[in-house]
Amino acid sequence: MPDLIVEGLSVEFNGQTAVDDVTFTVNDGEFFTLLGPSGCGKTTTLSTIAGLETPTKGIIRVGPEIFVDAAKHRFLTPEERNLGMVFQSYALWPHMTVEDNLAMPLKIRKASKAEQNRRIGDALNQVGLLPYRKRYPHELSGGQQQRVALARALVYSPSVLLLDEPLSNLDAKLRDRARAWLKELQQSVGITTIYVTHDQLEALSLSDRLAVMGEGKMLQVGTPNEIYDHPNCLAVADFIGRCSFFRAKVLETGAGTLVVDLVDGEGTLRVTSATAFAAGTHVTIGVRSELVKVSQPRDDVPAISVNAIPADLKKASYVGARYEFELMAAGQLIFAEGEHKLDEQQVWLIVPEDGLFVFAEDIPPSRLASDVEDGL
Ligand SMILES: Nc1ncnc2c1ncn2[C@@H]1O[C@H](COP(=O)(O)OP(=O)(O)OP(=O)(O)O)[C@@H](O)[C@H]1O
Repeated sequence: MPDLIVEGLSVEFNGQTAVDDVTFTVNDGEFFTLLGPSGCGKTTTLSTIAGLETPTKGIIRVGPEIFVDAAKHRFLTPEERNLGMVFQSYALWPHMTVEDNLAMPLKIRKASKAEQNRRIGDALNQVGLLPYRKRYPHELSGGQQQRVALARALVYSPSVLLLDEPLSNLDAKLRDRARAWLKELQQSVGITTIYVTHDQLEALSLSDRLAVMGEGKMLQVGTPNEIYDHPNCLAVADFIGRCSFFRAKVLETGAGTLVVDLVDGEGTLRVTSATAFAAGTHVTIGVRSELVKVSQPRDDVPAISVNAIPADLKKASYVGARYEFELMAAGQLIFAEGEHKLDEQQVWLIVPEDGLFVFAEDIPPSRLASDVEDGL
């Protein structure tokens, strides 16, 4: 199948922009995820690809076949697009058996009885539910119902599979298994898939590539590694993983290294940076929680040394095999992890030189510690 291309897509509801000039390409056979916080426009983008919403601007095409071209008022109906869809609620027909649920889209497409039987058998085989074809949805577990919904989306061999949070109704354990199973199924069928989720773990573990959206805009597109290790802006670093931020001012700039002074507290950091910033520039330093080491008590490190920041422990949570800590340092709420409980309130945070993020943007007001601390 050719690539699916979305160019300059904008969607409005009652004059309010829900999707703002979004462009991306999904390659043949790829598992591509739209990820972002609630309300950022993921479902609207997916529904517009499906033909359930009409964009105000932009083009969606699969190779030369134009699904929609807003400027030319060209619009294929959902049926004409031959896409498979599974939404959050599986929406199986409760009064129909599994095989009758699967037969519906085939009847709509006027497949012969023999063709229906063959395709239903193949699709149920793919999802491992062949022996369940005569059951009704209420005679199946949540996970099995979700598989039937997928089989129903695959039964007419769509060119692209669109999945909107299909695992969100499953409990945590089942969800883990369903995730592994879904990835295997997608790979064995080799179908181009666009997946919508706000669950970063799901996005990182399932996707070949993902797009992070924020406030209707596309913030970054890349492989899970690229997005996690090289976020292109503070919002992406903040949304993926547990990241903390410090406001800082550049003191010295050298070949690939910056020395910065923390603006809202004590501390000097030496930071590897591919981008050179002039001395005096205000920057934001981002650090992933797994890179922050907590040393206790504070006199473990004799005096303020480079990359050591004095911090106060606010909260420790045991999450099985490790602790997650929330601390206040340099006026910010900082996340850290460790294998051992902390006995001291006053500790040092030690951050590495490599692996920190340097952003030219300032920390958004919603993330400033004064607001966050109120909620502690
Ligand atoms: N039919 C509609 N009418 C009016 N506004 C809508 C409609 N559908 C979505 N919106 C608005 O468009 C914006 C984007 O919504 P959308 O459902 O695409 O977000 P999302 O990223 O999928 O969120 P979630 O993860 O909560 O499902 C939101 O502000 C939402 O309130």
